[in-house]
Amino acid sequence: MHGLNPQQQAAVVHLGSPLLVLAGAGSGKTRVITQKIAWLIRQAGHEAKNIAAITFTNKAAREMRERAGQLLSKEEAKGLTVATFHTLGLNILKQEVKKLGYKPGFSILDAQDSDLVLRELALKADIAEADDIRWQVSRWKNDFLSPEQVMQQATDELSQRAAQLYEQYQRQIKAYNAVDFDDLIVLPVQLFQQYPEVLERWQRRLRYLLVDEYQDTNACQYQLIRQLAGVSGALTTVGDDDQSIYAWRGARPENILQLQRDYPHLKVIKLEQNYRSTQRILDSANYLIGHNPHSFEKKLWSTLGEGEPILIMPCRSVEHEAEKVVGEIMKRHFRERADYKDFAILYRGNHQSRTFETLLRQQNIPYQITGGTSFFERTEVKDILAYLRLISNPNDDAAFLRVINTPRREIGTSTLEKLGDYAHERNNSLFVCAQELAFAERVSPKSRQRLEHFTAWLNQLIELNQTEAPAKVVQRIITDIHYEDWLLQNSSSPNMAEKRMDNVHEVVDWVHKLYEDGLGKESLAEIVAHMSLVDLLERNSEETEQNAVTLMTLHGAKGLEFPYVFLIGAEEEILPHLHSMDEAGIQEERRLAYVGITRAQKHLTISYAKTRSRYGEKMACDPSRFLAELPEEHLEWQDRQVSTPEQRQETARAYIASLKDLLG
Ligand SMILES: Nc1ncnc2c1ncn2[C@@H]1O[C@H](COP(=O)(O)OP(=O)(O)OP(=O)(O)O)[C@@H](O)[C@H]1O
Ligand SMILES: [Mg+2]
Repeated sequence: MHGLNPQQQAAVVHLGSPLLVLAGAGSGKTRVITQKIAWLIRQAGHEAKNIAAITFTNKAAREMRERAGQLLSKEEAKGLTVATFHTLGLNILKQEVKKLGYKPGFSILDAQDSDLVLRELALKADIAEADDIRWQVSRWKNDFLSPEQVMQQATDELSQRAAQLYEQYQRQIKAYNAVDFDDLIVLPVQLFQQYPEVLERWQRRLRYLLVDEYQDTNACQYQLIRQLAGVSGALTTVGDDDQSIYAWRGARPENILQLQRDYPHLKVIKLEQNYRSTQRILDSANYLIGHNPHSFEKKLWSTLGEGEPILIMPCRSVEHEAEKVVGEIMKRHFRERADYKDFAILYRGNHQSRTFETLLRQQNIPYQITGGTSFFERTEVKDILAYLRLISNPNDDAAFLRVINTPRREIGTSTLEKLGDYAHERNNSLFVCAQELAFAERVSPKSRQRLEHFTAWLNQLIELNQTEAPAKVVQRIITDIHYEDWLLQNSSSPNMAEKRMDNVHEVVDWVHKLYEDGLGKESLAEIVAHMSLVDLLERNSEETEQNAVTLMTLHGAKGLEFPYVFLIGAEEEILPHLHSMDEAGIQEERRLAYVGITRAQKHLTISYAKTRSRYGEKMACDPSRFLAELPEEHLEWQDRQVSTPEQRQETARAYIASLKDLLG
């Protein structure tokens, strides 16, 4: 229990009614969760296998597992569940899959795959707005609305058609024996509604539930929590309504109030000491968030001292911004002997990282990018994974469509359209239908031959998969399809092709490693499910920590902390984002800025560019309105006045000279 203040201790030992710890950033909420896990096992007589702690990202889950691991012996921690909502959902689904009418080895569709399926359906229904509809479908699922409910509510024609599409989409992917990302939570909730005995079994298994970042749960996740916690409510949730930043994905901060309604005997504990940041950083964050309306007042104080003022850096352009930020990092690295891992560069959107990456690379500063479009978004990785998915689940139509002409097999679109129609009529998968005689009669002999060739080869691989280790199967695929040649023909340079082949090798290595780790002893399907899931939840978080500067989005930074934080791109239309300019949007963007600021422990720099290229044109930008919402007395503005070109040149010269000085 040491290392906890009295309120934290009270939160750890509270049992008997559900608990909500509501407190601002850096007040030790996550620490309460990890300590409570240990306390439940050591003092309250719970077994690790009956405890589940739930968070939102793999990175957070891993960190929590580590922190709990430090407090417990291996033996004590055995069987403990520390997972994301999606992993928990996946585990439930895997065990109960038959009850839901799926076959074992179901596929998980990622956003692109879902897109593909929806687009096909939209095309057939002559609906142009497929893009918006995918978002809409996802929102409905997160709000736990079934197609039927949506249909009833639909008033205008467009929403009726969207609702129809939702219904067809759901039927279609089920026919493919696939689930999408949202289903990982929707389906367990449905299952528990339908089968109280199954729910009881899970309630007996997970007897105590702890939820971090509670403010970001959506309606469906809340249902799942309620179901598992049951009437007794053996539940600890911790959260901060000021850090709710996922409204756009259906998060409902009002779940905080809902908890109070659903559990009238809910105990609420507030934490008031901040252990993370200096007073100036804390005051600035509080001052900013004070511009939002508040349901819960929270006052935070810190004993870490006043600290340095917040540095505001106006920059001429994004390139200039990158130069200045990287210069600052070097300065602190050399002067204050700060490790590279002590620095984080945070931004609103993934695209903002590129200029900074380029410069960091030029300066030989190690960095790591977390989240965003990484490894798994790369075509070559998706191609290989699609083959693996198809082999482990031949009914996975999205995978079938992805690989059928990669590499070219001259199976034309008209053949594929016919196949699609036929499969639709039969309500069966493309792979199965492609092998049916009745279908073969509908296409030309040439197409028939090519299709036969393809399916026969796939069948061989499916057979091979029964006897050989997964990595062997992958290797065989790569050789059989001459993938290296294909990459050479389809890359901008041989160098590029080589890099892409490296990625392919990495997939092979990874499959091998997962198999060795015991995950795939049963089947390739499990490995593939694991890979797709990690893919969806940022694969980078699985990589080992390096001593490197972290580049990540503000969304990805939630829950983390760094001694030195650079919040870049503090401009109107970036932060707040162009698409969030209404009142609710601005409030969410303000919370996002609050999350960014409160990641900083020792020092915070906020920068913005005065010009920026957009759609190929240079445009002037205004500093973010949030800058004006920070307390002036804690800010230190760099070159605030507009300077003449000569002055700027002089500043640049002096700056470069001082850098050279520093580097000897
Ligand atoms: N009682 C304590 N004594 C000393 N350090 C503490 C104490 N409680 C928390 N800390 C430290 O303060 C920092 C912030 O804690 P933690 O990450 O748990 O806060 P949080 O409330 O979860 O923040 P966020 O809202 O950003 O998720 C961590 O470095 C943690 O180890
Ligand atoms: Mg936390």
